[in-house]
Amino acid sequence: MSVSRTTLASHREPEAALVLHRLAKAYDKQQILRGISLTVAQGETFGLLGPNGAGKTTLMKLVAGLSRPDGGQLTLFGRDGSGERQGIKQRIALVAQENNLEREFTVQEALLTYARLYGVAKPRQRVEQLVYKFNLTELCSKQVGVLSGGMARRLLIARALLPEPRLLLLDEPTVGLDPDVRQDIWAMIRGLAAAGTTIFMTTHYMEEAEQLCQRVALLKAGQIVAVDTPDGIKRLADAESGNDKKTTLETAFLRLIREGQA
Ligand SMILES: Nc1ncnc2c1ncn2[C@@H]1O[C@H](COP(=O)(O)OP(=O)(O)OP(=O)(O)O)[C@@H](O)[C@H]1O
Repeated sequence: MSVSRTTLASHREPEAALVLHRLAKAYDKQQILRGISLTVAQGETFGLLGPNGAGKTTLMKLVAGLSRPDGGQLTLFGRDGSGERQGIKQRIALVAQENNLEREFTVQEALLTYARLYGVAKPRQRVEQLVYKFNLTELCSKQVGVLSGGMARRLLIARALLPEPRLLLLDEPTVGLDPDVRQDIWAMIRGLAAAGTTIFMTTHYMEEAEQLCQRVALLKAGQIVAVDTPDGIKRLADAESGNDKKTTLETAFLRLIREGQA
């Protein structure tokens, strides 16, 4: 039986948002990432977990295009993401750990300035949309320099969303924030995921990973030791330790990370 081109095309899997194949990176001859391979589907919220120094931020920077890999392939929405990134730059945005907002601007001015810098088509309209969507109205006239950590973090996320990225990279989005603000940021992230944005995030908070991520990868010394759903990671840790009790993601993380250590 012959199958038409149209039929084949309509059954094609949607291309992944992110594909990493044996990605490697060294700093000063020290190998930081040792062949990372993973795929993040479009619309997925994917968490990268690992101890301090495992290479999470290094990987985020490679995906964001702030640094180049030494080896392997990085594919973003079906295109090469390790070079000039023609046609895909606007689709990727990073919210880094550092707050690099201009302190003397008001929130409104900061958002408008970046909207123009990013070449957003209708900057005022886009800023208004984001202010409304993320409840930033009361912050608009405040100076960036006086914002609390939580307010600044919400602004950083809103700024990253100005060009309507399809892939949002969040490096420890709620580090150092109180539980109330953390809930606000989680609501922002859930809203974005519900609207179809792919999210690739790092976190040290296991609860955050369980609450937000469909799948997580455990990174240890620059290598992935497990990729699964949070429940799958727990089952894996139980199976490997011969433990049949339901474990927490935190215990599973510790077991898998400590494995092979003296
Ligand atoms: N620009 C750089 N030059 C040299 N070494 C670097 C650079 N950036 C990171 N490193 C090193 O790479 C290793 C991994 O750092 P990275 O920040 O990626 O880890 P991480 O998993 O994000 O850690 P944390 O959880 O503490 O944020 C560390 O040993 C760090 O010192």
